Amino acid sequence: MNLLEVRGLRKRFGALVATDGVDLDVAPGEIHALIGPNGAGKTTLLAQLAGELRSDAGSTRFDGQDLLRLPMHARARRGLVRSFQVTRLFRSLTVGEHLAFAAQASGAREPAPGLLERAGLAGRARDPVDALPHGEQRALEVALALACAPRLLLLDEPMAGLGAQESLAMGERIAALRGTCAVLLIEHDVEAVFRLADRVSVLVGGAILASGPPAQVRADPGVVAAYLGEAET
Ligand SMILES: Nc1ncnc2c1ncn2[C@@H]1O[C@H](COP(=O)(O)OP(=O)(O)OP(=O)(O)O)[C@@H](O)[C@H]1O
Repeated sequence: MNLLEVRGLRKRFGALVATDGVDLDVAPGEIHALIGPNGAGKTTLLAQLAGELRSDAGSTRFDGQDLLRLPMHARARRGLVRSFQVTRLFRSLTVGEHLAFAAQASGAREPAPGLLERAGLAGRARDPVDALPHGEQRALEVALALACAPRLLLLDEPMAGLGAQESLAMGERIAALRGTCAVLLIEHDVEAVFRLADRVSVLVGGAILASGPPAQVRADPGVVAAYLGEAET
Protein backbone atom coordinates (compact mmCIF):
# COMPACT_ATOMS: atom_id res chain seq x y z
CA MET A 1 0.00 0.00 0.00
CA ASN A 2 1.16 3.53 -0.68
CA LEU A 3 1.94 5.76 2.27
CA LEU A 4 0.65 8.83 0.44
CA GLU A 5 -2.06 8.82 -2.22
CA VAL A 6 -2.99 12.10 -3.85
CA ARG A 7 -5.88 12.19 -6.32
CA GLY A 8 -7.19 15.08 -8.39
CA LEU A 9 -5.65 17.74 -6.13
CA ARG A 10 -6.37 21.32 -7.15
CA LYS A 11 -5.40 24.80 -6.03
CA ARG A 12 -6.24 28.11 -7.62
CA PHE A 13 -4.87 31.57 -6.81
CA GLY A 14 -7.51 33.84 -8.36
CA ALA A 15 -7.42 33.12 -12.09
CA LEU A 16 -4.18 31.13 -11.85
CA VAL A 17 -4.49 27.35 -11.55
CA ALA A 18 -1.36 26.39 -9.58
CA THR A 19 -2.28 22.73 -8.93
CA ASP A 20 -4.30 21.22 -11.74
CA GLY A 21 -5.57 17.77 -10.83
CA VAL A 22 -2.43 16.19 -9.36
CA ASP A 23 -2.27 12.41 -8.84
CA LEU A 24 0.79 11.28 -6.87
CA ASP A 25 1.78 8.16 -4.93
CA VAL A 26 4.61 7.84 -2.43
CA ALA A 27 5.53 4.36 -1.17
CA PRO A 28 6.75 3.74 2.40
CA GLY A 29 10.49 4.39 2.75
CA GLU A 30 11.06 5.59 -0.82
CA ILE A 31 12.90 8.71 -1.91
CA HIS A 32 10.62 10.47 -4.36
CA ALA A 33 11.75 13.60 -6.18
CA LEU A 34 9.41 16.24 -7.55
CA ILE A 35 10.99 18.20 -10.40
CA GLY A 36 9.74 20.69 -12.94
CA PRO A 37 10.28 24.17 -14.37
CA ASN A 38 10.06 27.37 -12.32
CA GLY A 39 6.47 28.17 -11.48
CA ALA A 40 5.26 24.60 -12.18
CA GLY A 41 3.57 24.49 -8.78
CA LYS A 42 6.00 22.32 -6.79
CA THR A 43 6.11 24.46 -3.64
CA THR A 44 2.34 24.98 -3.77
CA LEU A 45 1.79 21.21 -3.94
CA LEU A 46 4.14 20.60 -1.01
CA ALA A 47 2.34 23.26 1.05
CA GLN A 48 -1.01 21.60 0.25
CA LEU A 49 0.32 18.20 1.35
CA ALA A 50 1.71 19.64 4.59
CA GLY A 51 -1.65 21.29 5.34
CA GLU A 52 -0.17 24.78 5.15
CA LEU A 53 -2.37 25.65 2.17
CA ARG A 54 -5.97 24.53 1.84
CA SER A 55 -6.78 22.60 -1.35
CA ASP A 56 -9.79 23.52 -3.50
CA ALA A 57 -10.57 19.95 -4.56
CA GLY A 58 -9.17 16.44 -4.61
CA SER A 59 -8.11 13.99 -1.93
CA THR A 60 -4.95 13.29 0.03
CA ARG A 61 -4.75 10.01 1.91
CA PHE A 62 -1.87 9.36 4.28
CA ASP A 63 -1.52 5.82 5.60
CA GLY A 64 -5.09 5.21 4.46
CA GLN A 65 -6.54 8.23 6.26
CA ASP A 66 -8.14 11.19 4.50
CA LEU A 67 -6.27 14.36 5.49
CA LEU A 68 -8.82 16.85 4.16
CA ARG A 69 -9.80 18.38 7.48
CA LEU A 70 -6.51 17.94 9.30
CA PRO A 71 -4.45 21.08 10.00
CA MET A 72 -0.69 21.13 9.65
CA HIS A 73 0.17 20.16 13.26
CA ALA A 74 -2.23 17.20 13.16
CA ARG A 75 -0.61 15.98 9.92
CA ALA A 76 2.83 16.34 11.54
CA ARG A 77 1.70 14.27 14.53
CA ARG A 78 0.67 11.50 12.15
CA GLY A 79 4.13 11.60 10.60
CA LEU A 80 3.70 13.92 7.60
CA VAL A 81 6.37 16.51 8.38
CA ARG A 82 7.65 19.44 6.35
CA SER A 83 11.06 20.97 7.04
CA PHE A 84 11.31 24.72 7.50
CA GLN A 85 14.14 27.19 7.43
CA VAL A 86 15.69 27.77 10.83
CA THR A 87 14.13 31.06 11.93
CA ARG A 88 16.20 34.06 12.79
CA LEU A 89 14.32 34.46 16.05
CA PHE A 90 15.91 31.44 17.69
CA ARG A 91 19.37 31.69 16.24
CA SER A 92 21.06 32.20 19.63
CA LEU A 93 19.65 28.90 20.94
CA THR A 94 21.86 25.86 20.68
CA VAL A 95 21.48 23.00 18.23
CA GLY A 96 20.50 20.70 21.14
CA GLU A 97 17.82 23.15 22.34
CA HIS A 98 16.34 23.35 18.85
CA LEU A 99 16.12 19.58 18.62
CA ALA A 100 14.59 19.30 22.11
CA PHE A 101 11.85 21.82 21.17
CA ALA A 102 11.12 20.04 17.91
CA ALA A 103 10.85 16.66 19.66
CA GLN A 104 8.55 18.06 22.35
CA ALA A 105 6.36 19.81 19.79
CA SER A 106 5.79 16.48 18.10
CA GLY A 107 4.90 14.73 21.36
CA ALA A 108 8.21 12.95 22.01
CA ARG A 109 10.01 13.52 25.31
CA GLU A 110 13.41 13.95 23.74
CA PRO A 111 15.07 13.68 20.34
CA ALA A 112 15.80 10.14 19.13
CA PRO A 113 19.31 8.93 20.02
CA GLY A 114 21.83 9.35 17.22
CA LEU A 115 19.85 12.12 15.52
CA LEU A 116 22.78 14.57 15.46
CA GLU A 117 25.06 11.96 13.94
CA ARG A 118 22.46 11.04 11.30
CA ALA A 119 22.15 14.71 10.40
CA GLY A 120 25.92 15.19 10.13
CA LEU A 121 25.98 17.42 13.24
CA ALA A 122 27.89 15.21 15.66
CA GLY A 123 29.52 17.28 18.44
CA ARG A 124 27.40 20.36 17.64
CA ALA A 125 24.73 20.00 20.37
CA ARG A 126 26.06 22.87 22.50
CA ASP A 127 26.82 25.27 19.65
CA PRO A 128 24.49 28.22 19.06
CA VAL A 129 22.78 28.00 15.67
CA ASP A 130 24.34 31.38 14.86
CA ALA A 131 27.78 29.76 14.86
CA LEU A 132 26.94 27.08 12.29
CA PRO A 133 28.12 27.46 8.70
CA HIS A 134 25.33 27.63 6.12
CA GLY A 135 25.60 23.95 5.16
CA GLU A 136 25.16 22.86 8.78
CA GLN A 137 22.17 25.16 9.23
CA ARG A 138 20.52 23.38 6.31
CA ALA A 139 21.47 20.06 7.93
CA LEU A 140 19.83 21.27 11.14
CA GLU A 141 16.61 21.99 9.26
CA VAL A 142 16.50 18.35 8.20
CA ALA A 143 17.42 17.23 11.74
CA LEU A 144 14.56 19.30 13.19
CA ALA A 145 12.10 17.62 10.87
CA LEU A 146 13.58 14.21 11.77
CA ALA A 147 13.13 15.02 15.47
CA CYS A 148 9.38 15.00 14.75
CA ALA A 149 9.63 11.28 13.87
CA PRO A 150 8.36 11.60 10.27
CA ARG A 151 7.07 8.71 8.21
CA LEU A 152 7.07 11.05 5.22
CA LEU A 153 9.48 13.97 5.17
CA LEU A 154 8.72 16.85 2.79
CA LEU A 155 11.84 18.78 1.73
CA ASP A 156 11.80 21.92 -0.41
CA GLU A 157 15.16 22.28 -2.18
CA PRO A 158 17.41 20.91 0.58
CA MET A 159 20.52 21.55 -1.54
CA ALA A 160 19.74 25.12 -2.55
CA GLY A 161 22.59 27.49 -1.79
CA LEU A 162 25.00 24.71 -0.81
CA GLY A 163 28.50 24.29 -2.24
CA ALA A 164 29.39 21.13 -4.18
CA GLN A 165 30.78 19.27 -1.13
CA GLU A 166 27.92 20.29 1.18
CA SER A 167 25.44 19.33 -1.49
CA LEU A 168 26.96 15.85 -1.82
CA ALA A 169 26.90 15.43 1.97
CA MET A 170 23.23 16.45 2.09
CA GLY A 171 22.47 13.95 -0.67
CA GLU A 172 24.19 11.19 1.29
CA ARG A 173 22.24 12.04 4.44
CA ILE A 174 18.96 11.95 2.54
CA ALA A 175 19.97 8.66 0.90
CA ALA A 176 20.65 7.22 4.36
CA LEU A 177 16.99 7.81 5.29
CA ARG A 178 15.86 5.37 2.57
CA GLY A 179 13.82 2.60 4.11
CA THR A 180 13.44 4.36 7.49
CA CYS A 181 11.17 7.18 6.36
CA ALA A 182 9.84 8.19 2.97
CA VAL A 183 11.09 11.48 1.51
CA LEU A 184 9.34 13.70 -1.04
CA LEU A 185 11.77 16.35 -2.15
CA ILE A 186 11.71 19.25 -4.57
CA GLU A 187 15.09 19.74 -6.15
CA HIS A 188 16.40 21.71 -9.12
CA ASP A 189 19.75 19.89 -9.22
CA VAL A 190 18.77 17.30 -11.80
CA GLU A 191 21.99 15.27 -11.47
CA ALA A 192 21.50 14.99 -7.70
CA VAL A 193 17.87 13.93 -8.24
CA PHE A 194 18.69 11.17 -10.69
CA ARG A 195 21.42 9.83 -8.38
CA LEU A 196 19.28 9.93 -5.27
CA ALA A 197 15.65 9.22 -6.07
CA ASP A 198 13.88 5.86 -6.28
CA ARG A 199 11.13 7.55 -8.24
CA VAL A 200 10.81 10.90 -9.96
CA SER A 201 7.62 12.82 -10.74
CA VAL A 202 7.65 15.72 -13.15
CA LEU A 203 5.25 18.59 -12.56
CA VAL A 204 4.52 20.93 -15.47
CA GLY A 205 1.81 23.58 -15.42
CA GLY A 206 0.40 22.23 -12.15
CA ALA A 207 -0.07 18.65 -13.43
CA ILE A 208 2.06 15.51 -13.28
CA LEU A 209 3.56 14.91 -16.73
CA ALA A 210 5.42 11.70 -15.87
CA SER A 211 6.21 9.58 -12.82
CA GLY A 212 8.48 6.56 -12.54
CA PRO A 213 12.03 5.28 -11.99
CA PRO A 214 14.74 7.88 -12.79
CA ALA A 215 15.98 6.18 -15.98
CA GLN A 216 12.46 5.94 -17.39
CA VAL A 217 11.64 9.58 -16.60
CA ARG A 218 14.95 10.79 -17.98
CA ALA A 219 14.28 9.05 -21.30
CA ASP A 220 10.67 10.26 -21.60
CA PRO A 221 10.49 12.49 -24.72
CA GLY A 222 7.68 14.58 -23.18
CA VAL A 223 9.82 15.28 -20.09
CA VAL A 224 12.86 16.13 -22.19
CA ALA A 225 10.80 18.54 -24.27
CA ALA A 226 9.07 20.21 -21.31
CA TYR A 227 11.89 20.36 -18.79
CA LEU A 228 15.04 18.28 -19.08
CA GLY A 229 16.16 19.70 -22.41
CA GLU A 230 16.33 23.07 -20.70
CA ALA A 231 17.52 21.87 -17.24
CA GLU A 232 20.41 19.79 -18.59
CA THR A 233 21.88 22.29 -21.02
N1 LIG B 1 0.24 32.79 -2.57
C1 LIG B 1 0.19 32.89 -3.90
N2 LIG B 1 -0.64 33.79 -4.49
C2 LIG B 1 -0.72 33.89 -5.84
N3 LIG B 1 0.01 33.14 -6.70
C3 LIG B 1 0.86 32.25 -6.17
C4 LIG B 1 1.00 32.08 -4.75
N4 LIG B 1 1.92 31.09 -4.53
C5 LIG B 1 2.34 30.70 -5.74
N5 LIG B 1 1.71 31.37 -6.72
C6 LIG B 1 1.86 31.17 -8.18
O1 LIG B 1 1.58 29.79 -8.43
C7 LIG B 1 2.45 29.27 -9.43
C8 LIG B 1 3.22 28.08 -8.86
O2 LIG B 1 4.19 28.58 -7.92
P1 LIG B 1 5.14 27.62 -7.07
O3 LIG B 1 6.00 28.49 -6.20
O4 LIG B 1 4.33 26.57 -6.41
O5 LIG B 1 6.02 26.97 -8.25
P2 LIG B 1 7.39 26.16 -8.12
O6 LIG B 1 7.31 25.03 -9.09
O7 LIG B 1 7.66 25.82 -6.70
O8 LIG B 1 8.42 27.24 -8.65
P3 LIG B 1 10.01 27.42 -8.33
O9 LIG B 1 10.69 26.21 -8.90
O10 LIG B 1 10.35 28.67 -9.10
O11 LIG B 1 10.16 27.56 -6.85
C9 LIG B 1 3.34 30.43 -9.86
O12 LIG B 1 2.78 31.01 -11.01
C10 LIG B 1 3.29 31.38 -8.68
O13 LIG B 1 3.50 32.71 -9.11
